[in-house]
Amino acid sequence: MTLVCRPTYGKLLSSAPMLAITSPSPSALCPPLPSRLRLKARPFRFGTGGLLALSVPFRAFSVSASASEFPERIGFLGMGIMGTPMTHNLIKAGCNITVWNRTKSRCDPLISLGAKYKASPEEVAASCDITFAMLSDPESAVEVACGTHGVVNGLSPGKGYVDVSTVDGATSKLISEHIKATGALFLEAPVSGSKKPAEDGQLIFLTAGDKALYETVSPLLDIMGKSRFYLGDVGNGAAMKLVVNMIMGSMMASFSEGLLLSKKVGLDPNVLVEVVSQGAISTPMYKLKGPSMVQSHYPTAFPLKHQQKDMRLALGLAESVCQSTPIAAAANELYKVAKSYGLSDEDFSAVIEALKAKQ
Ligand SMILES: NC(=O)C1=CN([C@@H]2O[C@H](COP(=O)(O)OP(=O)(O)OC[C@H]3O[C@@H](n4cnc5c(N)ncnc54)[C@H](OP(=O)(O)O)[C@@H]3O)[C@@H](O)[C@H]2O)C=CC1
Ligand SMILES: O=CC(=O)O
Repeated sequence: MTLVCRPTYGKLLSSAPMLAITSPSPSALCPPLPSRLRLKARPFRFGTGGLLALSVPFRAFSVSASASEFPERIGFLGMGIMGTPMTHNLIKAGCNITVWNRTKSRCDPLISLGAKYKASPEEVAASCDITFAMLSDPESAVEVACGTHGVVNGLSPGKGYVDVSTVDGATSKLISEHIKATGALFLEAPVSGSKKPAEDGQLIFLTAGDKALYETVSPLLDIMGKSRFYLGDVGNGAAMKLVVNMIMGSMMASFSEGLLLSKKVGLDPNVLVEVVSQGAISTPMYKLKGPSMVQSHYPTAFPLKHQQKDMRLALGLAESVCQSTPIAAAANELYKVAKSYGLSDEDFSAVIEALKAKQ
């Protein structure tokens, strides 16, 4: 596994080499930098030049660069909760962006910021060097890539397609085969991190596929994210993302049980949130979502329907290798119940409502 980071020497960094860090625990090697130290828009590089294999605790870093150093024309498909801020950050960094969304009106804020618009994924892919897609689920990812007026119709050798949606490995491989048949390159690159990290350019990219495309788009990933992992063959990025989200979905279900139990035995759940946040099981997720969950508010950052999709896909992954996942299976049932209560478009923390209904 390789995590590519750049040493943090401040502005002198403009000529610093990229460092390929190999580590069993790369995120531990790369603690978050204060945002004031993160400069965006780093130089565009093709190929592997400047890559060194080092095991040192440096983290991702970016330096100012002129927009001409990025791939010339970048397409972005899917202007949802995630796609919109990711595209916004690329525009802010000076990239030449063309957008498309099934519901055209969701492109309007980006167009007003300078993005061009095309009427289909095919036209975006035909007019751009690199096209990103951030779509709901396996079905929409396949439709946009391979359907009528889909991306494959606009691709040709020399172009690249980067799918940052969360899908299963089989879907990703299917899309990859269709993309590669055009002579273009393919990278799967699902992200860990939600609406706020997307807005702040703090996503974690879990990439796999064509290494040359990974290197080409790395400066763009560094605009949108704080770190990136290259995991090898197509399917590995999808699998990593599903395992991470399986853990997250189970944690949220368990946290929900704790909040409700604390209240039922006469404790203040707000105090529970505080106690948890000070101890070994502290996570930013509990601290961020706990107070609004106590008030039964679920402002959507990560839609519950997407979390349930990820649980379902993760359980399929586990089944494919005969791995027992009873906790995730139980949590998935709660997300299904919450969906049946009409909570699909609420934040996934609304899973707590499924447990309330049981009481
Ligand atoms: N929100 C989050 O915190 C995170 C989400 N993800 C993953 O990122 C992906 C996108 O998530 P998010 O932005 O939250 O989702 P949204 O529901 O906000 O956006 C989904 C996007 O997919 C488009 N879409 C859906 N179905 C189709 C279709 N059949 N054809 C064409 N376009 C379609 C939507 O278009 P339209 O506007 O027309 O509906 C929209 O642009 C998902 O895979 C999710 O699991 C990953 C990390 C974090
Ligand atoms: O997929 C969701 C996330 O927060 O990551």
